[in-house]
Amino acid sequence: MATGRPTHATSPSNHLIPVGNLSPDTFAPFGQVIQNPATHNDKSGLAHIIANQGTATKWLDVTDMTGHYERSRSQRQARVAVNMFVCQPRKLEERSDGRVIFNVEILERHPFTPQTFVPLGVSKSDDKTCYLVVVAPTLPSRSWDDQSERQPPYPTPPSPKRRRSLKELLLGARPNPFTNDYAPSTTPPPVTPSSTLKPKGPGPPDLANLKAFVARGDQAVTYGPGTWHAPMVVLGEKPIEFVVVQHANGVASEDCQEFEIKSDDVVAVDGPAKSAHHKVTSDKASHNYRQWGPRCRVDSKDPVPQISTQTSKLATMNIRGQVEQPT
Ligand SMILES: NC(=O)N[C@@H](O)C(=O)O
Repeated sequence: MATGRPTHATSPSNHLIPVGNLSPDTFAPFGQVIQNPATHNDKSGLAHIIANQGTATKWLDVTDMTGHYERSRSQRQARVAVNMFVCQPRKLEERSDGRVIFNVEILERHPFTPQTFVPLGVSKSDDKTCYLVVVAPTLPSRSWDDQSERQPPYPTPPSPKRRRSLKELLLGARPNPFTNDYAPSTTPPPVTPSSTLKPKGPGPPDLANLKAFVARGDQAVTYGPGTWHAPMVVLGEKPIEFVVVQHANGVASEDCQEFEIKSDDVVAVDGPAKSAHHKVTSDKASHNYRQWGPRCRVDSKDPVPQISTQTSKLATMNIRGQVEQPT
């Protein structure tokens, strides 16, 4: 459902941006990567404890799912929504120069909520099935070309914190109302109660600084609240099932906003040229190439895969909600 007339943002001129492997560090400006720190040489410093009678390692607070709907215009309360997306492999376009590209036609964002995609049943060793995470920084709000257009709803600054009364503080110390006991959970309370992923600003996506990351099946990804991202792009031959966790309040324009790239613009994720890739890869890799040039890991021996963003005209923003209003 369209909730506003198209708004315009200036597009970049032609340029190329490398595609990288998804890692907590490289993805930090856009959100978080969830992966087993023990098997990913992960230096994120996550705390862990031993749980389940000594049979489990429990990594704590692996992602920040704080919602920000209290700052929405409607003030309608959000709930946690857990959906499943079964994503088919995307069609790639083979260009006359031998490059295989993925056309990014649309970006979207969820202004008040993080959104986590957890792939099911794809093993770390499956290098033929992976997904591409495409994200863009947010430009300052003044970058909308026409300020007279109604801008999309966006988080307002939080109201100043009220001091809690002594009674409220004491009530907070009561036993758990569900179990009525004082037994500590195995999960200590978070050290910082405030969220680590802050909502991005209200501006349009910065198409000149799009980033793309190849993610493996043993990695889940959390887009930070308000982060511009392409709808999920599965690469390979098989679909991937994702469990997707977010908040939603049923107000279409507050749950999801889209930025359409007009059809006469090209914003593409670009694999390496076929000939270059064949020079350096084994049979196994060239088989994978038929599905996607960069394979599921980009290593230093690979020709650098690129995102090519070429735009001839202004891109158009359509604010479109995707979540139906509750009846
Ligand atoms: N990311 C993605 O594939 N889709 C969504 O964000 C969605 O909510 O539709």
